[in-house]
Amino acid sequence: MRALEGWTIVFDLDGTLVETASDICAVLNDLLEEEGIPPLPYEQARLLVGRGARALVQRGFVAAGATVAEARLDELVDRFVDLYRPRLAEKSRPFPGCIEALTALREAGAIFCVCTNKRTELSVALFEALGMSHWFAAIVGPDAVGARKPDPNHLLAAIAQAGGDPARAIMVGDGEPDAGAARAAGVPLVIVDFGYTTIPAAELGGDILISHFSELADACRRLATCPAVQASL
Ligand SMILES: O=C(O)COP(=O)(O)O
Ligand SMILES: [Mg+2]
Repeated sequence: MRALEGWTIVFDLDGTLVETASDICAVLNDLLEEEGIPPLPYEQARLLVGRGARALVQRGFVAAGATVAEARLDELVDRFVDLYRPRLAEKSRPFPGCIEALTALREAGAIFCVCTNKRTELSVALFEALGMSHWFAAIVGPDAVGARKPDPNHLLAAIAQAGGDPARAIMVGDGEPDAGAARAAGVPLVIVDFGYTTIPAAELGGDILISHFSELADACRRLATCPAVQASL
């Protein structure tokens, strides 16, 4: 039997599979400009990605020294999404080694799904534009399931939609929401250190920390065969 037969690898999107921050931050800065607010430096803005558009807009305005009246937040989020939709794949690309890692993991028998705090519609459109849709058995944003990472129900719903088994699943993510969801769902966790997080990646509590996709297949094989995981099967 292949090493990862029956296993589901659940990927976060922004900052894990795809380097999306350049497009997201450019759109955030365009929105700030429309509101007469000076732009945020890229290195600061990229750390705000990972909790969805609403949190991004809210945190973006605060980081830029502006306040958003609660009454205008919905309108600003809608405007952000309208600006982002046509540009979501302008500069965004899979991280180095991503496709090679997916190929190796699939050869080892794994199936894949995406559990992202990005809206489902935008996530599907992004993977379509990048020619990556065919890799995933399910692409699940919070709007599709009524739960948002770190809520474990978001992760569990993504695994279910892919036809997977939570006892044979591994989460791969870059941020606190991913770590929280994996921990609460009892799913082993690989953290990538090249994504978007205010807490250092090494402190997110992953079982394995990787710095490049070339390390992922081996990390998943180790987690799938580690005694703690086997004992719970
Ligand atoms: O903040 C977002 O848009 C989503 O981020 P995620 O793919 O890292 O969950
Ligand atoms: Mg992320």
